[in-house]
Amino acid sequence: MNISIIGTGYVGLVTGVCLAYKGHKVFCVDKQQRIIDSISRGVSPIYEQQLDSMLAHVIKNDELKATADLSQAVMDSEITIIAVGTPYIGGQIALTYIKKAVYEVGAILKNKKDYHVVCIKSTVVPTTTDTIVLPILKQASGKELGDFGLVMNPEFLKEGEAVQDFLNPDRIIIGAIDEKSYEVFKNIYQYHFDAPIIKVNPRTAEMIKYASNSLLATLISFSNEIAAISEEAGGIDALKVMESVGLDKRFTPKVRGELIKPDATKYLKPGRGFGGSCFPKDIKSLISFSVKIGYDPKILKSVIAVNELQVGRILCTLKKELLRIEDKTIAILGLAFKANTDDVRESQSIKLIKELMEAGAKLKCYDPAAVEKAKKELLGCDGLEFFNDYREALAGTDAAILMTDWKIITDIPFSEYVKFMKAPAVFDCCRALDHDKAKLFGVKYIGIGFRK
Ligand SMILES: NC(=O)c1ccc[n+]([C@@H]2O[C@H](COP(=O)([O-])OP(=O)(O)OC[C@H]3O[C@@H](n4cnc5c(N)ncnc54)[C@H](O)[C@@H]3O)[C@@H](O)[C@H]2O)c1
Ligand SMILES: O=c1ccn([C@@H]2O[C@H](COP(=O)(O)OP(=O)(O)O[C@H]3O[C@H](CO)[C@@H](O)[C@H](O)[C@H]3O)[C@@H](O)[C@H]2O)c(=O)[nH]1
Repeated sequence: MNISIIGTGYVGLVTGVCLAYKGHKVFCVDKQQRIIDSISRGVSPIYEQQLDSMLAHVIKNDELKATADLSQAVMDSEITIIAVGTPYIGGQIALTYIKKAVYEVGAILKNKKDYHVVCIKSTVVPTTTDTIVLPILKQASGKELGDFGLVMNPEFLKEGEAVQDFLNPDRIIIGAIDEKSYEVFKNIYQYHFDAPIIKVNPRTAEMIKYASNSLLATLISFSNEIAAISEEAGGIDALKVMESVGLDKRFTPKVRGELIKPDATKYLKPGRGFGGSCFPKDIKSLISFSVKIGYDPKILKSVIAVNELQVGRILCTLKKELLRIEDKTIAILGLAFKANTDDVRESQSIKLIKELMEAGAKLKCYDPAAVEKAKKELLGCDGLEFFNDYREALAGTDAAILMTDWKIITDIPFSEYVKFMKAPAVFDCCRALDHDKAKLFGVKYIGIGFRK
């Protein structure tokens, strides 16, 4: 099939490249010329594992084309997938980009004779597709449902693992407004993807996306609350607590006695709290939507409240352990909001850096991929140094804070902390290190949810 995609960011580009890889002809449209130029050269504008080589392949074979010409892309395709941003602004989800993109597509459909399916892939609050998108499409095209189709098809990929997540989905949700567009979408997925296809209405599809992100964020805040109680009590290792909770077969199913996921702490691990471009804004958007329609979502509000305490709690522990923080030089290991990405949007590490700067500490920051984006985010902050080698960041410091669990960071041998730091003390905010081993090397270990 010929597919056009509007918005070629994390979701749009990964969707486009993967669908092109599966044999579709894809037109990627973005309003940013630098993105179009980069894709046209076969170079991914975002840092994502496997994406560069796959993009180069589909560009070389003419299976994917990047363009600013929306009109041509819609005319030459049978389906348009909208994957523009839906930020949280002024206390609610901002649908500005969605509305604009939908209007533009509708206006083009006015002059198109053939049936065309429009798909909302962006995360939008329930009722958006049927009460906002559909009327705009009708008005802009002068047509009725049936002349065009409409589908809400949420995306569940994780940054850093986006390609694998897209190619191996856990489920495919098709929230079609009409039967014909459901069939079109089912055909895109059923032959190429080995996952259950769930047929629902658009509002249910929209809610499935929010419920999924909300549950994952709830597990994280729940684990961090257990960690906070454990720290206050002392003598409890909250990581062991949550690992043991996670081993319950109701969370971690076993096949023939083997754990499917040996890591029983996915989303149950105490840590620095969640960040990124999705959890914070999606949970807040659902809260505001819920309040607007008359329900006060107490659990979701607490999920955000607990998360917002995390950076303050880390700072508080640091102050207790290091005493005069303003005299200290601290290495920050990891700037991205999670491993395997250069994305620093809503990164807990960036938030902690701002607090530490405020407290007067001198900081030496390291990340294997996110230094450039972090520099932009922290523009104007004095007393900050950035390094592309963790050894240089560790050199001469009084403490190291592990904020992002990149493998290159969690693999740093304790001997290197001893060798490079002035006083080897590690604050493990990802609970990725072995505290017994740290002791053997003479490294002082402080961890979230771990106080002797
Ligand atoms: N990032 C993720 O991991 C992820 C995963 C699942 C769902 N989502 C959802 O998908 C949506 C997109 O997220 P993202 O992270 O890919 O956003 P992004 O900011 O990386 O990309 C959005 C792109 O849309 C372009 N754009 C905006 N309006 C346009 C228009 N009218 N015409 C052409 N291009 C336009 C922007 O230039 C930008 O490149 C959001 O709703 C998000 O919540 C994101
Ligand atoms: O055990 C965990 C797992 C994650 N996190 C944090 O939670 C945030 C989100 O992490 P993750 O879910 O791995 O990455 P995202 O790319 O933000 O993906 C989430 O948000 C996407 C956008 O909606 C969804 O598509 C994905 O399914 C959903 O996992 C990050 O700050 C992580 O550090 C933890 O603190 N503990």
